[in-house]
Amino acid sequence: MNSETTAQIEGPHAYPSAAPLEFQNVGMRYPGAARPAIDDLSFAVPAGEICVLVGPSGSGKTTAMRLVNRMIDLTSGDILLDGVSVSRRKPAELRREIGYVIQQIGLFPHQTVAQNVATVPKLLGWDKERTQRRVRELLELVGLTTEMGERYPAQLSGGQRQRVGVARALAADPPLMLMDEPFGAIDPINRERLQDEFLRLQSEIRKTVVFVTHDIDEAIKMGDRIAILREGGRLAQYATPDELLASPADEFVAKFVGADRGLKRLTLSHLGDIELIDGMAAHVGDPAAEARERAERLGAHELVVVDGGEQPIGRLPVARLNGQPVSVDDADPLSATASRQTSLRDALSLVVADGNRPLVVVEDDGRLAGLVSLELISDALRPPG
Ligand SMILES: Nc1ncnc2c1ncn2[C@@H]1O[C@H](COP(=O)(O)OP(=O)(O)OP(=O)(O)O)[C@@H](O)[C@H]1O
Repeated sequence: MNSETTAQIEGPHAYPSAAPLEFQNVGMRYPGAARPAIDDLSFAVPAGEICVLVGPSGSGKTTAMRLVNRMIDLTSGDILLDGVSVSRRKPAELRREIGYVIQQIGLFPHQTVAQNVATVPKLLGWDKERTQRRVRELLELVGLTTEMGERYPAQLSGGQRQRVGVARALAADPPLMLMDEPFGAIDPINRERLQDEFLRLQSEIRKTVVFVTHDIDEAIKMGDRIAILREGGRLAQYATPDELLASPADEFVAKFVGADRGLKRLTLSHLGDIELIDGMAAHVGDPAAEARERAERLGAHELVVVDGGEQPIGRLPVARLNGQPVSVDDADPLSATASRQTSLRDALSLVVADGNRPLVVVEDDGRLAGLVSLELISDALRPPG
């Protein structure tokens, strides 16, 4: 985008709504420190993706993030935002162009929520009408009412304050958002809600996001890609959550992602991602011989009884098919059903809770979609490739 190679500091940069970010052999050593906080760190984040930096305490996550908006300057290597080195940008200008959300959000206590959200537009000299329009739009985007805009930060809950922080960071439509443990101080239930809301928001705004956390579960949930850092700010692995869980690069990563990495992988996939067992429906009134023959052909011990609208109403063990047409009276009631949105992990729990019997999956309109068995779920756990 910018092919100049002069060492001069550039003026404001006209970014697209999301820009790619690249760390190129980045090194950083704090003055007087015996060893670097960041050591030869390279990775690239495509525009519009969430990259999570995760790792143990002191592995350099916050340092890496602060190098991007030049709150700290790097010692070697380079960081490119939209192909342009951040070293060539004026720090103050760069910071206005990058959204920044931190744990203790740092809202101005004597300004209203609306005034807080308007901080960057004001710095950029937007007129009053444009600013007010943007503030209204952003409050709505993060799920806050216009009325809340008139309150002061102390009059909001922790979760609401965090939403204001996200709105403020988004105000000038930045091509990149830096989020440092943004939900770290929030209780687990509200934290999950904020994570879900942010993912929904991200599906609309598609910003490039660098997200720091020390919580591997949060990393797996939020990241399109995850950079695992180890002591000394070295990159242990850079991969998608599924790759990381399926094929950890070494012992350190395997330990960091946890012994339950197989189960964690199951939360990433949904029943809609796998091929279900088909052809198991028996309609009320079907001749017993026909139903028995179908079950034998499929190697099934039971069929799913469906009504005229193809909706499952019970499960019928083949042993009970003794001459009479298929009837719901002979069937066991359905203890649970799943949908295509059910995670493989939840499906596994349901299968196990039902004595390892295949689980009935229904479409959104209630029709039978198919069955999922323990074998199908464990097949999905095989490493890719
Ligand atoms: N201002 C500083 N001066 C000197 N050393 C620092 C400074 N800030 C951080 N460090 C050191 O740099 C290393 C990386 O710190 P950093 O805060 O980036 O790690 P982190 O992974 O974000 O840790 P945490 O999860 O605990 O927040 C650590 O060894 C830390 O002690």
